[in-house]
Amino acid sequence: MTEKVALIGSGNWGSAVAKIVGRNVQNFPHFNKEVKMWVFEEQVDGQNLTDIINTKHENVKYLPGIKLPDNVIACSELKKTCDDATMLVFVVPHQFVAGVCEQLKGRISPNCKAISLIKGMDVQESGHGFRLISDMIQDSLGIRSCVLSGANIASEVAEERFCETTIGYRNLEDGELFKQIFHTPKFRVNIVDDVVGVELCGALKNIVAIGGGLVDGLKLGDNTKAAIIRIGLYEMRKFAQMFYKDVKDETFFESCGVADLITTCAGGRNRKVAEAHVTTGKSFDQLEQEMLNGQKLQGTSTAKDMFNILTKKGLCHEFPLMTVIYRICYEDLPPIRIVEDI
Ligand SMILES: NC(=O)C1=CN([C@@H]2O[C@H](COP(=O)(O)OP(=O)(O)OC[C@H]3O[C@@H](n4cnc5c(N)ncnc54)[C@H](O)[C@@H]3O)[C@@H](O)[C@H]2O)C=CC1
Ligand SMILES: O=C(CO)COP(=O)(O)O
Repeated sequence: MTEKVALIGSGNWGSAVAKIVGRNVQNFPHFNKEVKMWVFEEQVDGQNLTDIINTKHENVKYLPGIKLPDNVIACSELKKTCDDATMLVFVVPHQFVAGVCEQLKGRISPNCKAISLIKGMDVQESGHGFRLISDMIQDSLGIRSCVLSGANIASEVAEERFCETTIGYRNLEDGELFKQIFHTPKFRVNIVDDVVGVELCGALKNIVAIGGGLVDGLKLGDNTKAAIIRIGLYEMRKFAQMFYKDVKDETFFESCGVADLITTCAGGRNRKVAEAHVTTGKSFDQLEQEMLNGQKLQGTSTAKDMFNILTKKGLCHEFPLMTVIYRICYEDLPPIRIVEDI
């Protein structure tokens, strides 16, 4: 059977993976050579971003300076992007997944498989629990979903500097198939049987990254940063295993675990904006607008999601780091409380 890949999303990470996937499908006979990529249409210098991508083969707004393979075709219509696909790669900021799934409901062939590269979670304000993004995709589209997460700052991956990543699978065949479209000598994929652990690592590390940035802004030094990373890792594992007993300890030693925490606390957008929050006193929303040129911050909204869950379950005292980061982001607590409250 010929597999056809569609990419849902074309931001900073979406464009970096488009380069890898566009190349890799050309290396196997069982993949269709065309990869459609859904673009949330916008105007850049008076032109449609899709037209720019399809003529220059570059996402000039979200990943400038990186050439995309010619077989990656930008498309502004979501349904058209996915209608003949058998493998869907979800890579939009987490706040937009619900809308995307709603549009695709009932329009995906039942033999389709998905993978989520999204770092975040889904919390219904009125509910008492939360859902994994991959479960949300599975529930709304009726298809299986793997996840991919790792120490993968998009610009470094796009420049083909060596790194690793982790695919979590529910079905080994799916894991191996998705590995074929992502693995390269410079982007080493490891597949593990712990989809929940991989996904929660990716979501929760963004909160810790905010903590790393606050510590940088306060100029507290490397020992303090390391302490935040260690406590963050501990709270991530505790949370994941409290809600999902089968999450494995080993997953936290994969790229999606400790390695992603380190990279994101050193070089990610969440870190950068949190540092600026301390040095400028501006709000996270304002800094996201000013500093990220349309890219989206995931750590603040995930801190809020997690705080909602912890509050409803009466668990804030068991997760002091995650709780104080939320309060600094949303309740104007002085940033120094990050080391006073933990
Ligand atoms: N950028 C990175 O280094 C990495 C990001 N990730 C994760 O990948 C996911 C996607 O992130 P990025 O590709 O970096 O996105 P991004 O942060 O560059 O977000 C901008 C994208 O969101 C789109 N967008 C804006 N409004 C929208 C709407 N209403 N509906 C749908 N799309 C809309 C924009 O068109 C653009 O494509 C996130 O969960 C992120 O945490 C994972 C690994 C690395
Ligand atoms: O997930 C990432 C690297 O693995 C990117 O983190 P930021 O969203 O903080 O840039």
